[in-house]
Amino acid sequence: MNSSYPTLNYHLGEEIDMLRDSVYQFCQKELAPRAQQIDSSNEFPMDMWQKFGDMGLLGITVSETYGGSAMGYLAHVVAMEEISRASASVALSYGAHSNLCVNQIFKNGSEQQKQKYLPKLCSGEHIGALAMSEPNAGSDVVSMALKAEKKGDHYILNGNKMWITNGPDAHTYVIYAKTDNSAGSKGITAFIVERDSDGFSRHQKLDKLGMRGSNTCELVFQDCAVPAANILGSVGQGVKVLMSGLDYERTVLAGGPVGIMQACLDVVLPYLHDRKQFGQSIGEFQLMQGKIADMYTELAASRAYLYAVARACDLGESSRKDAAGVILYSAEKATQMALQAIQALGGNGYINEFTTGRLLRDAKLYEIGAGTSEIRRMLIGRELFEQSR
Ligand SMILES: CC(C)(COP(=O)(O)OP(=O)(O)OC[C@H]1O[C@@H](n2cnc3c(N)ncnc32)[C@H](O)[C@@H]1OP(=O)(O)O)[C@@H](O)C(=O)NCCC(=O)NCCSC(=O)C1=CCCCC1
Repeated sequence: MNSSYPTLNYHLGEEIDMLRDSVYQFCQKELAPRAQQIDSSNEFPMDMWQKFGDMGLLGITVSETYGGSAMGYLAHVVAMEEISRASASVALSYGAHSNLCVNQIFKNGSEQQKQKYLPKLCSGEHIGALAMSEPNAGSDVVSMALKAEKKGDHYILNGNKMWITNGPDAHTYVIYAKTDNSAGSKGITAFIVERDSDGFSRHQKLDKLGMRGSNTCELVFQDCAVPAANILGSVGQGVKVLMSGLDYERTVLAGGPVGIMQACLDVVLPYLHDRKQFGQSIGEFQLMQGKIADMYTELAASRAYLYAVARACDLGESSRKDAAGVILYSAEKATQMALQAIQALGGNGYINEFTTGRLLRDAKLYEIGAGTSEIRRMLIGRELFEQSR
C-alpha cells in the first residue's frame, strides 16, 4: 500500500499490486510535488496525458485490440486512488477521460467507432469528455433539452451542456441529446462529437472552488451537424447508455475520495510526530490519536467497499445501489477527513502552504458530481426498498 505504517492486505493480486506501485512511484515523484502549483494556477498539466497513456492508464478497461490495457475496473479504481492521492484534480480529469468517455465508447460503440476513436484516446494523443448535465438539467438529467433533429444522414444539435469536465481540452465528446422531446427517457440518444465540428464551441473555463487543476466549461451547440454514424448505441436508447454508465462512473470516481483520504493521513501522520507542544509530539495526545484512529478506520472501510464494488463490476455484477453507496460513503468521509486534517494541523492547516485546504476543497466536489449525496441516498433507498418487496 506504500505507507509509513503497516496496513491491511486487500489481496488484489500481483498484477494490480504492481500497477499500484508503479502509479504510486510515478505520481509521488512527478505529480505530488506539482499539486499545489496545479491548484493555484487553475490549469491541468497537459504533459500528464501522454505520460498516463504510456503507462497504459488511459484505456485501462479497454481491450488491447483498441490500444487499451484490459486490466479491468479493480485496476481502474486503484489507479484513480493513487493519482488522486497525489492530485485529486488531475485524477478527476483522468477519470472523466478514461471512464466517462473511453469506457462508454468501448462498452457501447460500434466496431467502426471503437477502431476510429479508441486508439488515440488510449495513447494520450486525444483527450475525452462526456456531457450530460445542462444548466436546467442536473439531478433531473432525463429532462435535458439539448435537441438533436434528424436531417438526411446527420443530426442537427442545438442547446448547451454545463459543468463539463475536460470540456475545454477534449477532442472527443460523448454527448446525450433529445431526439424525441415527447418520449421522455426514451427520447434520449447518445452521440460521439468531435471538437472541430461546425457549430460546436467551448465557452470560457469555469472558476471552481476546488478541483482547480481539472478544466471545466460549458459547451454550446448551434446548428451543429453530427453524422448519424456517430450515434452511440441506438436512437432513443441513450438513457440506458447514460444510466448504466453512471453505475461504472460512480464506482471508478469513488477512487478519488479514497485517494484524498489517504492523502489526509499522509500529511497528518508525519505532522503529529514533528509538531511539538507542551514539550512533546502532539501525536502523544490521546485526542490526536483518536483523530487518526477515525481517519484510518474510515479509509480502510471505504477502501474495502470500493474494491468489493469494483470486483463486482469486473464480474459483470455491477449494482446500482452499491455504485451509489460507495461514492456516497467515501465522498462524505473524505470531506470530514479533510476537515479533521485541517484541525490536526491547527494554524498550519489553515494556510495554503500546506495541502489540507486543497484536500478539503477537492473532496467537496465528490458530494456533488456524479450525482449528489441526496440523489445517491434516493437511489440506494429506492432500490433496497424495491428489492426487498
Ligand atoms: C436517478 C435519477 C434521478 C433518475 O431517476 P428517474 O426516476 O427519473 O429515472 P429512472 O426511472 O430510474 O430511469 C430512467 C430510465 O433509465 C433506465 N435505467 C435506470 N437505471 C438504469 C441502469 N442502471 N442501467 C440501464 N438502464 C437504466 C430505466 O429503466 C428507465 O428506463 P425506462 O424509462 O423505464 O425505459 C437520475 O436522473 C440520476 O441519476 N440523476 C443524477 C444525474 C447525475 O448523476 N449527474 C451527474 C453528472 S456530473 C458527472 O457525472 C461528473 C461530475 C464531475 C466529475 C465528472 C463526472
